[in-house]
Amino acid sequence: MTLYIIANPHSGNRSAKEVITRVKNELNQEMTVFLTRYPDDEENQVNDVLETFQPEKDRLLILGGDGTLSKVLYYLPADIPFAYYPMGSGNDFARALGLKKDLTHLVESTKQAPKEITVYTYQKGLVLNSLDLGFASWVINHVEQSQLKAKLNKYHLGKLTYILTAIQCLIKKPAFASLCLETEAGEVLELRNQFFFSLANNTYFGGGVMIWPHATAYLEQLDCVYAKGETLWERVLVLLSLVFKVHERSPYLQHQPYKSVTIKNPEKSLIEIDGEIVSLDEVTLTPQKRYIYL
Ligand SMILES: Nc1ncnc2c1ncn2[C@@H]1O[C@H](COP(=O)(O)OP(=O)(O)OP(=O)(O)O)[C@@H](O)[C@H]1O
Repeated sequence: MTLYIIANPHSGNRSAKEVITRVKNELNQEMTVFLTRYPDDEENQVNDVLETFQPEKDRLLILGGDGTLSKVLYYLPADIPFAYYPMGSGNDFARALGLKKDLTHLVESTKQAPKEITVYTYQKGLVLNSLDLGFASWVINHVEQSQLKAKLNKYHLGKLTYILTAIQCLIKKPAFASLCLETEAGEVLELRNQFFFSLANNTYFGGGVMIWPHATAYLEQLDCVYAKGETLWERVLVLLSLVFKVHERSPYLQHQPYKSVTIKNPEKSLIEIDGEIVSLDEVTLTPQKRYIYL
């Protein structure tokens, strides 16, 4: 068996090369390494892997953050199983699935049958964890545009930018989301002026903030969680419900499970998917089965 590794050397604290050296030295594993060289290089690396990869005997390991995993899976044929070693700054996908950061276990797991999970595809990529509108997308968009993150990153305080921006979002009149949600059954739900809106395929977003306790990629289900938050006090209570994990008891959070949905975004609210802003007027989320070694 040859272990094919696709790694993003820039993910998280940039230690992918050290992990690769450990696989080579500690596990004495025959391997071929493909490093992404710049943003959106995942397609090229997957194509290079596919030139020689033999699914019956070879195995694929992906090293990187949620962003790398999502992009690699988007280009990888869905029937090829993969192993994953989380190296990002948030690692929400690994946290939700309870993935161990144990290389010996990881390589051993590729000898067993993989487990089935569900991810969601849309027009431009994959949803691993969540699609968000309102509060979360506002925060991500402001952090992306601010100079503060780069400055704080120098002191390893990059995460503080998100907290400061979230407080700013709470106090300022935040950009509320209005959207139309069409379900697999043809049902239409019109939501106006929502402070918080999330479609969760997994439990967490934003580096460990719980969206919905039972949301999991082990089920073919999207958990739709939304809240109006009309007053500052209500918005504070919505966020405290998430932080203190009292989602199911909170009178402010609405919840509805769906199998597949289309989001129509008439007022062009910002859409954020797994931490990245996407500009689309309409997003159709379709379940797709994938196979992961655990
Ligand atoms: N060599 C590279 N240099 C810069 N960016 C890269 C490189 N290779 C891939 N990328 C881009 O990095 C992004 C993914 O980063 P990734 O999610 O792995 O790490 P992270 O942002 O540190 O983690 P997290 O998503 O958990 O915060 C993708 O947009 C990908 O295209």
